[in-house]
Amino acid sequence: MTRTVLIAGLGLIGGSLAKGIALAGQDRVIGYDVNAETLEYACKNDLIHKSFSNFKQAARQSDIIILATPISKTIKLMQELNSMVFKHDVIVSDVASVKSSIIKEANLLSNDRIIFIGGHPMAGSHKKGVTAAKEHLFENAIYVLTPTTYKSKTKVDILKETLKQTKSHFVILDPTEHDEMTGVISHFPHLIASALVHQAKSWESAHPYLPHLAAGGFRDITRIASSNPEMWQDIFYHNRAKMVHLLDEWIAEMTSLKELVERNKKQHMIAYLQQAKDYRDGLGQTKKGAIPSFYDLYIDIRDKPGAIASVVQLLANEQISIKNLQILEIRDGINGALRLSVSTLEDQKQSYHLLQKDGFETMIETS
Ligand SMILES: NC(=O)c1ccc[n+]([C@@H]2O[C@H](COP(=O)([O-])OP(=O)(O)OC[C@H]3O[C@@H](n4cnc5c(N)ncnc54)[C@H](O)[C@@H]3O)[C@@H](O)[C@H]2O)c1
Ligand SMILES: O=C(O)C(=O)C[C@]1(C(=O)O)C=C[C@@H](O)C=C1
Repeated sequence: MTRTVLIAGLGLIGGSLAKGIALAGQDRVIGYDVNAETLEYACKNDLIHKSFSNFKQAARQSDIIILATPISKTIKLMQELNSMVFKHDVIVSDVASVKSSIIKEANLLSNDRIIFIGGHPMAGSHKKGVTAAKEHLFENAIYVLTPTTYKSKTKVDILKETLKQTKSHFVILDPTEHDEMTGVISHFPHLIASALVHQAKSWESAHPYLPHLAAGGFRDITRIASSNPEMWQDIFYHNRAKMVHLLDEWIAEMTSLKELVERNKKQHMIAYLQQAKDYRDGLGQTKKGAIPSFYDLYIDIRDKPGAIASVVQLLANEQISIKNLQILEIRDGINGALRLSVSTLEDQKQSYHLLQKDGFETMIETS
């Protein structure tokens, strides 16, 4: 059945949802944004079938409304919807990274026509805005839904029918449980990444050469410090109780680590690092949590034109789909490593043999 889906807020997340759903072709996608350039871009690039600069006018035409704005703005849009008169029931969802404050607001909605189902696609990036939107952003990602009332629980399948066009996988969670888990696995790491960058920056006056030594490790762990500051401030604010608790835990953890280092407790330290390695290595293997299960290959490549293209082409010839590709370190004339992720163990093995046969030094990570 074709439904009209309104995406309000056509940035990284809203734009990616719109693009994924519009390209799949089952539904009619309309878009609303406060930014006129964003609306124009979304129309020109076929993210939406029609644009609206008036929220209520767009909402009146919709069967499903997805609010993909910053959290505080999402709450305001929910209040606007509450004051509207709808001729039929409308499913309203959101994409906010924190669920409790959204569901608290949903529980205050008095409009009988609105069926609110909280949503949060567990994929994103440090980029923002409609130009960063990608139709495959949610492919294989976990999409959390938080229906909390009897009525919303009965309508989840309708929402899923539309959202499954993004190729994500659904999980139903309680909002508080969601906020605790995302606090640990998503929000808190952002805070630490920014703190690490601040620490490095503060050492730069003593060692002006320091940034040149920022190689793979520092770049890997701090990528997310390049994210959208306004969005993250909003997330920390809405999940502040959990963040404060996690900060207390972290301070205690750092204090005990300090003791391990100061007293050179060698076996304790090895055990601490081993346990962390085992848990981290296991995340990808067991499809646990929000980290999708990918199978990685590391390929040594020369810094010369076409080196990466020939690796990609080799796999494309055998119809092996690359899920992720990252250049780990390339400096002038020096070997660099390419990290490729494929989605099955079979693809990993086949890629390994193809690349080795073609003369590429390749390594598979085993835990
Ligand atoms: N970025 C991520 O990695 C990520 C991942 C999952 C969920 N989220 C959640 O998605 C939401 C949007 O994040 P994003 O990364 O897409 O941000 P973004 O900055 O890329 O996009 C936000 C969009 O909302 C528009 N907007 C702002 N106020 C508006 C209003 N009042 N009415 C209509 N449009 C408005 C902006 O013009 C912009 O196009 C946030 O609630 C965030 O918590 C983000
Ligand atoms: O990949 C990133 O850059 C992200 O930060 C994405 C990420 C995450 O922490 O994993 C960030 C916020 C979300 O609400 C969901 C996903």
